[in-house]
Amino acid sequence: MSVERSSPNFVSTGIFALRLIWRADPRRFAAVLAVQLVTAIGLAVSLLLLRHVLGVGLAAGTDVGAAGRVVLPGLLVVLAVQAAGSVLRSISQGWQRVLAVKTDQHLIDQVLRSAGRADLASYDDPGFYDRLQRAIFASRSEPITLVTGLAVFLRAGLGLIAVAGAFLALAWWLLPLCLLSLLPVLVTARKERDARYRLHTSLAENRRGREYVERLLTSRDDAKEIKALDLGGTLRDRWSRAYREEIRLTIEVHRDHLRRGIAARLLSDGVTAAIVAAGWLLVHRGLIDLATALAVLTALLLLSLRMKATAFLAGTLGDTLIYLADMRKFVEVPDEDEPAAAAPNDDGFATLTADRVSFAYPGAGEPVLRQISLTLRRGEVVALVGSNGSGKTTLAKILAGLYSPTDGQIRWDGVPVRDKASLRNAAAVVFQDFIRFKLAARDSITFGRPEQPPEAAATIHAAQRAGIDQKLENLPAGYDTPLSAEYVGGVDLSLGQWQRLALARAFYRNSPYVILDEPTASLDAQAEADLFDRVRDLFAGRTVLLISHRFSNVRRADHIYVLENGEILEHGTHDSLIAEAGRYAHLYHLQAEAYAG
Ligand SMILES: Nc1ncnc2c1ncn2[C@@H]1O[C@H](COP(=O)(O)OP(=O)(O)OP(=O)(O)O)[C@@H](O)[C@H]1O
Repeated sequence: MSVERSSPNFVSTGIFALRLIWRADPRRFAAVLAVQLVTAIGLAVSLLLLRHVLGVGLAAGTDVGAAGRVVLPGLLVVLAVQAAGSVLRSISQGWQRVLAVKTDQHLIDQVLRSAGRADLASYDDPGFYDRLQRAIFASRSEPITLVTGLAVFLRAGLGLIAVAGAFLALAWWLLPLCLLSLLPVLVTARKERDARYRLHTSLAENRRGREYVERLLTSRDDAKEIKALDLGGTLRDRWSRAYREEIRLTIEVHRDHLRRGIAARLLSDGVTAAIVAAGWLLVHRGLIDLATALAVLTALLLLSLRMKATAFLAGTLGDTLIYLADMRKFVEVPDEDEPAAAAPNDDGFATLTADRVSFAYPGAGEPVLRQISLTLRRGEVVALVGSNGSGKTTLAKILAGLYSPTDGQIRWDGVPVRDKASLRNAAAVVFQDFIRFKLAARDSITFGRPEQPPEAAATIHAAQRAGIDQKLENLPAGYDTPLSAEYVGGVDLSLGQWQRLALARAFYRNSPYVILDEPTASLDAQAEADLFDRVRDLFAGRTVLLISHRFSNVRRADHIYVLENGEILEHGTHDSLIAEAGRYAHLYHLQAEAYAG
């Protein structure tokens, strides 16, 4: 878990935020900015006009006619400017709402893109999940505050400049004095923000854990086991404990800040009071006259009130920016894949080789694969066998371009594969824990080739080869039926039917290289036998890497590699391995005897 010590750079995050809003909707953003500017100019004009009108009014004394000629039109102009300002602000509020929704969409889109671009290895890193969780938090909760906060802050800031401009001619030295009175408040606000940010970052893992329990308690997929085990109460207790911890730490931070905040405010008001007292002393000693002193003090009060309001808004905006900085850290990570260096021909590769490949999961000390060398040839079925945890799936993921080896090389046709993306493009993988899309049945198949428009004939053909076509045709809406009872008209499939659908996706992908990780674990005996009888026909001309614990299927492979503790223990054909009477022969006989017995 990473805990950031202090809040991020506000200038660069601010520029990042402005760019985000701009990209979301440049025209509306420009319009909202223009309204803030125009209303601030309106305020400055009103103040100057008011000062002029009052001056003329006071100078005219009892000459009501002379005063009326200037005062009345002047006041009417001030009122008209104010009314125009209100209308503009109302229009701007509507624009701000749309802008906030568009910024929201743009932000979430950035986070989703980055999550999609991230290397699979990132998903093994707890720090990645913390960053992702904080980025999602920022993108879900901050855009509205950002847009409205920015508009209000701009108006307040420009308004402050307008007021300062109107009064500074009277006493320029008011500005540093106001800033001095504001200093304690600004310093404590910064400290509080840092503390809150530290809390926010330190709580990321706790929140992820809590959200995971929430999902367990509410997801349909987990409901059966949670209910069967009567785990609801236990999980809710865990969830409450995690929440209580978050509340305890939040109270701690805010209690700390409360003391500091009150002290800072008292100090700030004390400085203002000292300025007032100094003014009074100057009047008392006859150094300035009372009228000037009163005018200066009124200006001081107005200015410091506006400054405090602007500082408060800046604080709110600052809070938003620290969360956006999290999101920025997440989305500005460069693409992790190296650029394409070599790609197989259209009809794939002749050989794919792992050359002394080792691999350790991020954060894990011990490598799970050590010095693995193997070769897959076009048209061959190559099998990987080995006990649980020996590294078969990990090796398959490396050969599928999902992980980079920590040591050694993958080569096709002798050329080192530097970009995992081209390896991924060439492979179709059926994982043992395949995904079950709660979408239309058709999507489950056509997602095999997402870069091309779906083809109905190829979809049916793939379903036929996987032996799921009849089932899909008979669904209420055929291939368009949603595959989940959570949707109206939706239907659930059996595990074996889901596995056939995963196979159909691999057939549809039509890639030169296929990885089947326990592809028949959920198939019935007949379907399993059919698949292995036909595997060479079904994947004719392609390279198949098969992982299986069923030796009756494995024995038909052209070459078999036996993995043990991340190393290749032995390899050869079924006959040569049986003749070797090693580990493979032992496991094969064990299974064969169990059946025979
Ligand atoms: N994401 C991960 N992060 C850290 N370690 C992992 C990860 N995935 C797997 N491992 C570890 O790597 C080792 C090899 O796992 P792998 O899934 O490759 O084994 P396998 O041979 O496919 O096992 P099985 O036959 O049970 O499917 C195991 O010890 C496992 O604990």
